[in-house]
Amino acid sequence: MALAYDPLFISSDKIDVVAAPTHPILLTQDDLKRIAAYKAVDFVQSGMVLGLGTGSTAKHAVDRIGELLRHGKLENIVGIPTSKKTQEQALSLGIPLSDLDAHPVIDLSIDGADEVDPFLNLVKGRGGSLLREKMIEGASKKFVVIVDESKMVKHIGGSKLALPVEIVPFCWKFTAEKLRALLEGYGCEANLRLGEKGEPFVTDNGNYIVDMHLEEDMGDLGAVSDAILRLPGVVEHGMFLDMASTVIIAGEFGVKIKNKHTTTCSCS
Ligand SMILES: O=C[C@H](O)[C@H](O)[C@H](O)COP(=O)(O)O
Repeated sequence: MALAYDPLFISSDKIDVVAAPTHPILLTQDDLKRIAAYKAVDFVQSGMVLGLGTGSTAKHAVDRIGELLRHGKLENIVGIPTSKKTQEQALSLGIPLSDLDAHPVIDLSIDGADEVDPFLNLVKGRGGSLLREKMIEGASKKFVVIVDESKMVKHIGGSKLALPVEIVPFCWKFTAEKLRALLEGYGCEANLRLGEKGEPFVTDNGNYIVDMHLEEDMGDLGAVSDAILRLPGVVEHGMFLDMASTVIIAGEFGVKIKNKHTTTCSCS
């Protein structure tokens, strides 16, 4: 739970920004996600091609974009959904949709994350959508990440939750073992993600996910990323390195906006 606050924001590319709590109203984690999402939608302008993220936080952003379109406050938006689920949501809201083939350059993507480190590196994919997200967000001029404060970590893997890796189903045990052995030095366990009935979880792309649980800081993330991607059978991993332009963090302190290449924090 957190306190509510006035949504006053000072925009700056140079410094991080905080809106301080003013009203003693308790907010849930979902309220915080919605606040971060609505703030991100402030970056949206009519005529933009938008990457539409996936997950419980991004859902609020997609809802908000639909609402602004319905009220005529946004026009000529084209959405590029990062999952089948987001595609369904956007269609239900009447958001016009397209894809990367037709729009290889995206103006702005908005999406949640599972972890954010101090350098704005991310873990994504605990909802299973990491491949399409990385393709779409990697093609974006601006990528705004929206999180509640629980997602902030000192280092990637620091939440002790999973670092997801999407792999082909063919001989998945072989690939999972290669992954585990590769990251063994960081106290790694590699588990096939299962669905509700105990069957392998299948991504929108027909692949499986191996969830890597790490005990220790991996240090050189670029080197680890390259090593994972070199393994035959691996399709993509959930580390989004140096991709986020801006991270909007909603928490008990209010809303903080961290921009790429700035590491200082001015809190009030
Ligand atoms: O595959 C899922 C996505 O990467 C989500 O953006 C991420 O898992 C965060 O989801 P949520 O906003 O539900 O915590």
